[in-house]
Amino acid sequence: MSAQPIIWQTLAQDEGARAGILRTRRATIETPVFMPVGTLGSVKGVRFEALETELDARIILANTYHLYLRPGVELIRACGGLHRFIGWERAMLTDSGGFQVWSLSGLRRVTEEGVEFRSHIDGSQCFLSPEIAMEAQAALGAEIVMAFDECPPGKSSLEEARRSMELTLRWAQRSRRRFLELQREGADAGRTQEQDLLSGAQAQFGIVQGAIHLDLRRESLARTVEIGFEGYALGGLSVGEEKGAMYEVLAEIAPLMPADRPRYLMGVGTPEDLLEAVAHGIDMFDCVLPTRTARNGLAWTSRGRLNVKNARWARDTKPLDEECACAVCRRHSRAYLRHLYLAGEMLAAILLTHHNLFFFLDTMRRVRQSIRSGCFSRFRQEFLERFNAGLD
Ligand SMILES: CNc1nc2cc3c(=O)[nH]c(N)nc3c(CCc3ccccc3)c2[nH]1
Repeated sequence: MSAQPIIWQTLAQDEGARAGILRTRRATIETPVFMPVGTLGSVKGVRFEALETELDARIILANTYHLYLRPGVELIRACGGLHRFIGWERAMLTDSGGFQVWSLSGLRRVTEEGVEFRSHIDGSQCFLSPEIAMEAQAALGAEIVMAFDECPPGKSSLEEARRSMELTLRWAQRSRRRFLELQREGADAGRTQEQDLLSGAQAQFGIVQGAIHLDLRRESLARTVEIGFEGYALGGLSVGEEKGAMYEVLAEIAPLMPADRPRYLMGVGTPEDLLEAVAHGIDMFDCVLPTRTARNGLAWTSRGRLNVKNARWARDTKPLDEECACAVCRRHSRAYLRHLYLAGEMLAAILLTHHNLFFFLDTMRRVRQSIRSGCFSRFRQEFLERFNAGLD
């Protein structure tokens, strides 16, 4: 492979949990890692300086589907690729677009070739295939790219889930073939060492499907590993299935994923879900909860969820979270944040987003520390006791 591959190493194992390091060309990523979602090339409401300095985020996610529709991947390539276009100098991962077509655009037709759909922006006719999704991700230039898959509904029947899984495996084969071709083209293009350093994916992750059917999940994992990827993701979860069913898939499948490669659980989740998944050996997470719920007035704290709209906080001069070291908790009170939110001030969303990202990222920092010191299960128990105890 022309671009040097990501280097994954495990630092410590603590029962089912593991702490590792993922070295990409732009960042050293300590795992387990929470990856803020930057769908349109921005993590809504927070500036990259804060993400880098105070929040110390090492990798953020972007969405091929959205950027493909607007502003278009050719424009981004012409501006030097996604990192340069948005001004983010650390690592990035892009999703392949299959999921977003399913969850965002109305009219769509799935064929063997790919997915026809109408843009949710202007209704124009669009088409994505494994090959186009790989070419689009190559133009964006993220270090880690995802295979083009189909995500079936969380409650799919065995037949639906099998049909979808078989299609995803054929698309995974085509995604891998196109990815390797693009790698060779990149190498053959005689990119200078410097260009090679700044562009080209370092890793492509395969995505395991099979809905909540464990036999399908095991078969999907085996056949995805057979194709061979630099990392593996658990897809098809956090899409309406029962929580217990997701936990069952995690317990059964996560430990079977290749131990020498990163394991990414897509779209998860609440702090409880993150800790459950870490316990089964998951390394990477993405979730819109900290950013999306902030815009709706929700703060995530060591004592659970706190919605600033609640009249209970009207005169409460305590910070959102008395145990939080973030800039928002050092300066502002619950009363002030409630006032901002009710007044419709944009600063409400900005401050709540900053605090929530700090909470998710700092919790993962403490998770890593506890795994490396061999006390993850005690940390997890204490965290959940306090988190579920609720607010005084
Ligand atoms: C919220 N729950 C959720 N479940 C998901 C399942 C899948 C899945 O089965 N296949 C793919 N390709 N993506 C999924 C995603 C999107 C994750 C994402 C969002 C933003 C940027 C980069 C990545 C999911 N998200």
